Amino acid sequence: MDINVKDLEFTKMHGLGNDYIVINEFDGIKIKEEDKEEFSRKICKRGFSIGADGVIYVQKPTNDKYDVRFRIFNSDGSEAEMCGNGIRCFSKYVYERILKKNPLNVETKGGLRVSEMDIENDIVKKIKVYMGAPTFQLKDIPMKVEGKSENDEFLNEAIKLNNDLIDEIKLSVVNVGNPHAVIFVEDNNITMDFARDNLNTLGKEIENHEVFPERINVHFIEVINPNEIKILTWERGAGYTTACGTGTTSSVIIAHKLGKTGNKVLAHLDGGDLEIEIKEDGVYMKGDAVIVYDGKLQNIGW
Ligand SMILES: N[C@@H](CCC[C@H](N)C(=O)O)C(=O)O
Repeated sequence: MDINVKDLEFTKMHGLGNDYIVINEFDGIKIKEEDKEEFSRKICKRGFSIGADGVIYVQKPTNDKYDVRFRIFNSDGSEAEMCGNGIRCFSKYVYERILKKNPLNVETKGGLRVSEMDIENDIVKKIKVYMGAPTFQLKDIPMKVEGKSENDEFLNEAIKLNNDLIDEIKLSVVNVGNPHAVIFVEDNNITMDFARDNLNTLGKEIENHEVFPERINVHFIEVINPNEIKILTWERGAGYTTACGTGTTSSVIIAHKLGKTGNKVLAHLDGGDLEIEIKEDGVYMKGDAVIVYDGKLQNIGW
């Protein structure tokens, strides 16, 4: 396919090392809808092209409930509903370059998200995002388990695996716009080092497990104390990443629901820290975002 990228302007950003290519389509589409999947796959390939965990598009909202529309494509070309690190990058980009509005009502495939920014001299420092209300029912994940109904939840229960390392794994599932499986290492008699050493095998198998028809993001958690956890992530459509904002939100929601932590938790990820707070009206995530560079493409790299 011939995707015209000559002189296409982009911005490289990251949130805790979870890196994205941001394309401004607020005033007009730059990459045709039918090309977005292939464009993401190619442009995200490290070594061959810019390289990233995904592509984010800034678009006009579809209705006036929102200020701006957020789209996120993983590095394998699949479109996700939401992205926590991505929405912080997006909010900084929008405020500094397109629309001086704070808070910002963002339209995502996973519903409304509200970004409230700490701003100094017109530069966005930290971004606190209202991440919505989580859902746990199997129909919302989606997850299909024999003997369970679509309204049931799946909390710290085992699924069978098919590898040489481990026969089954206990996990919990939640949807915060996108779907997540949360695994506590202490409940599986494994260590974080074991999970890290075998992340390619375990992450890939759980992401693509038959119980998850739309695949799933996978997180291994160690609870340090009721206010702090450590997270290792394998993302749907991207593999290992240094951090996942929706995954961190999900991990704290599940840890809190299972009584392992309080409602305010500092999460340590490979790429840095995120603050999560569970309130009456939903969950909030706070962290920073970085603009690394602006560029102009000459070719897609292939
Ligand atoms: N890195 C993101 C999540 C990106 C989407 C995810 N891989 C999915 O397919 O759901 C985050 O920070 O939340």
